Amino acid sequence: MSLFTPDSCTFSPFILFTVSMMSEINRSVFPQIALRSEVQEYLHNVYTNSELVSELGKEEAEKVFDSLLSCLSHPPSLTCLRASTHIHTLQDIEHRLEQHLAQQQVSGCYSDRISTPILPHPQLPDVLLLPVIGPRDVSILNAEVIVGAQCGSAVLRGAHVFAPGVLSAPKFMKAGDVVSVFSDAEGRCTRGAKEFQGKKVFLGNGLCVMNRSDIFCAEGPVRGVAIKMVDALYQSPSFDGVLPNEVFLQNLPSVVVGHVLGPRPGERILDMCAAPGGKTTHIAALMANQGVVVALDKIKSKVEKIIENAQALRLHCIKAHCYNSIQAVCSDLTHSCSTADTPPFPEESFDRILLDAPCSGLGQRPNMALNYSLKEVCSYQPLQRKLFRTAVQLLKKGGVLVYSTCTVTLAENEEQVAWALKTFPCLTLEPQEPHLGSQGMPGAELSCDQRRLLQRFRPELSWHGATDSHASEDLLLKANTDTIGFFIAKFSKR
Ligand SMILES: C[S@@+](CC[C@H](N)C(=O)[O-])C[C@H]1O[C@@H](n2cnc3c(N)ncnc32)[C@H](O)[C@@H]1O
Repeated sequence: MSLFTPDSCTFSPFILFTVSMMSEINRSVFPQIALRSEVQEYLHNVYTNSELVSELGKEEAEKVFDSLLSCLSHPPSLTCLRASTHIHTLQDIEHRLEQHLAQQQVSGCYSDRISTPILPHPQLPDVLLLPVIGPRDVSILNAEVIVGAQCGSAVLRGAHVFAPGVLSAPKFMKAGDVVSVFSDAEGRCTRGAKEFQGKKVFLGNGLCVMNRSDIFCAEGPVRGVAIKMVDALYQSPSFDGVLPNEVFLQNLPSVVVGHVLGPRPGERILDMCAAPGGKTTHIAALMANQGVVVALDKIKSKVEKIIENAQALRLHCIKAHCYNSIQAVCSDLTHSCSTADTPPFPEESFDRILLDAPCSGLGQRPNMALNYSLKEVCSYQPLQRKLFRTAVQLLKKGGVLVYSTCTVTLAENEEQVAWALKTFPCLTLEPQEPHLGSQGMPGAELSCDQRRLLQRFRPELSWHGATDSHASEDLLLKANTDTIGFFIAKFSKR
């Protein structure tokens, strides 16, 4: 159907969608995620491990693995926004967001008349969900722009194309042109190319706001939007700079982490791997800004992002530092270590600790290609264990430790839990509230009871191909399942 026609950019305040959807339903729009063969084989072994196969059967286990590879390249069908309910009511934020999106519709010149409904999450009091509309039937144009995989993933979640993400653009491309945007599926396109013959995936059509010469200028990388998406294959509002004091774009399982940690006003909390501060700011909001949240990250530029986010959300109880969390325990007993909010800290000095660990990130969606070697994927387990040891030392007796990752391996998830329970007899696995995901996966010799206490978000279990219904009721049923892959474990310390 529709090429972009500027005349058709009228806002229509419907709740029902008037966009035409692709006629075929339940199909994979994109190829499965491209992984190095060694990584794919490793993951295959995880998903067909003997414990799991004896529960599911070989055929079913293979099907689930196939679904995993397919769903990872597709975007979740809902965008999740965490609302600043420490400042405003959810209804107020919902109302302002509605107005903002209406305004975006008027100025955004979308070719179809769509009004995005805003759906409060049925179980989480600070979450608003917005459907990602797609796959839509969009015609491919002659002029092609190729973007990098990371930029492509952002486009599939509603972003416009920023100049640093552009790899290839036609020789005479100028502002005002309408172009088809593709993602470089295998990381083969060179920056500055005028055309590209490699494997690419269509993302939709966009209106250039920069000339080719602006994007690839000699003075170095340019910033800002280069192409405004006007007819995206998966359409979702752009949240760049939208109500920065009131909403925070965050994957649903990440919001669940904050609630599972259960912070209370007045407590002293440590977020060990905090940047860019999504969970830190949630924790501070749940504490009503009372108490202290110490946020550490080892990368300075990322710590600045935590501070920026804390300021935008008016959360003054966050103290952010650039620090290697592995060394955050004050080991020198002769040297008085500060009990204040700067690292290193005395042992047993925090009520609750979040270890949202650096991980292989294999649960992120959409992700068309991941070029990690097996060595890189396997490098995270030892690092996470070092961080975990520090966490146990810094946690008060009676305190709570939450461990989370956005990956799907056993090594970084259930195996870490099994290791932690053996290594630290003072730890007990605790039930999680809310528990919206599945239980832990078999394969790490945890008992059924232990696995039930874990929370794994497993989009592959309910993946039936691209979304076939955009009715609000159907979408809400998917809210807790059509997410990124994610893992949460909660411990208490005796
Ligand atoms: C999964 S991300 C954290 C996301 C964050 N919790 C949020 O919700 O916004 C992991 C972070 O750990 C940081 N990191 C890795 N190793 C670290 C270390 N030894 N000490 C502190 N931070 C570390 C990385 O820089 C990265 O920002």
